[in-house]
Amino acid sequence: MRTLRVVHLRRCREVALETAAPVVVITGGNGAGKTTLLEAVYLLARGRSFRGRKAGPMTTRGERGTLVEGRCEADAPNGRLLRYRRDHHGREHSLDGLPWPPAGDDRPLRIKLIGENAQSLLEGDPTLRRTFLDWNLFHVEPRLGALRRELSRVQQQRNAALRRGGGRELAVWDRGLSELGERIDGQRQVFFAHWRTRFHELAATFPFLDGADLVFARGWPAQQSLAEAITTARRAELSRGHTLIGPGRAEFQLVRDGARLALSRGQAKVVVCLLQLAAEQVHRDQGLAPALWLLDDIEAELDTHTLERLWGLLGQRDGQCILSRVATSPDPGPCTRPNATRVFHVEHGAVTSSAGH
Ligand SMILES: Nc1ncnc2c1ncn2[C@@H]1O[C@H](COP(=O)(O)OP(=O)(O)OP(=O)(O)O)[C@@H](O)[C@H]1O
Repeated sequence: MRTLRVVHLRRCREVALETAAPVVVITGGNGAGKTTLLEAVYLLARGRSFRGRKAGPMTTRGERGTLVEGRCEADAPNGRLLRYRRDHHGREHSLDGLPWPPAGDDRPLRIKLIGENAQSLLEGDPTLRRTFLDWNLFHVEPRLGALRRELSRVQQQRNAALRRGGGRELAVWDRGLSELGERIDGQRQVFFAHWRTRFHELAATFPFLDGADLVFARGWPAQQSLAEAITTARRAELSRGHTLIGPGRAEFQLVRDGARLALSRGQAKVVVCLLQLAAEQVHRDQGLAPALWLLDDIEAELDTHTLERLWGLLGQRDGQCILSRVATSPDPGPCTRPNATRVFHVEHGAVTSSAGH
């Protein structure tokens, strides 16, 4: 991100930042507006916030709308202009004046967020892990999107047929599920093998991950084809009235000696960073540009050595990192890169100082 302008987003009434540096650190006390600035970048990249409903309305209380603009790094000489606007008329999200997301692979801004609840990826519902896997796969295999939409349609029809008790109609949807499932699984397996290799290379830096393995569960038994698994599951699916197996059940887990690894919050945060880094390396191996990383209070929950090791990996990447840091002075802390760091200090939603380091 080269520049960022934020108007009426939460506490930030009007903020303009020159952010063209490999590492950008946003410092400030609690509630100063640090996460809000990361949220602004996220809005530009994804067109939605990463904060749930509990964060309340995003537009500054008493104002009519929110505007975020940013020029991002790209091959074009002046970068490219991203814009997000939201008011009572609706939402507008554009790239160089054209609707976002752009068609095809023309995505100049891909981001990776490590937020306050990164651990939930490992501990939460399998859907989170499946979505994470597919989102990362999608960047190198855009056809996955159409397959997933088709899968969702087939599963809906199949569930309806199961509730009606089966019959000839069910056989049609069984075939559909089996064909689609094998295709989606094939794409996932290729991505996963590559991703797992990268993950293990990175995990070697952290002794707590000795002997840990990243495993993929495809959603039906490894030794069966999906068609066979569908036959085996027939009775259970008819009695439950919905699909119990298939690519819609896939996920991944981190295990040791066959059991899911129990991790502390700090360890889980490290693992999530490594999973994201490994995914980015797969993308880089396939010729994609580096992502922009948003690290919200990365120091929280990590001891000095662990943070040093992690930053040793994150800080070496080619792409940009924007970090937030709880500090009452513009002290950039340990996550910097010499002569390549900009620090912005925020108080009450406004930038009070900026400096290069
Ligand atoms: N719609 C809104 N209008 C005005 N202020 C808002 C709105 N939504 C949230 N806020 C305020 O914005 C602040 C939240 O800012 P933010 O989460 O960016 O802080 P932070 O600097 O990341 O803090 P912490 O270090 O505690 O996480 C809070 O003080 C909150 O009350």
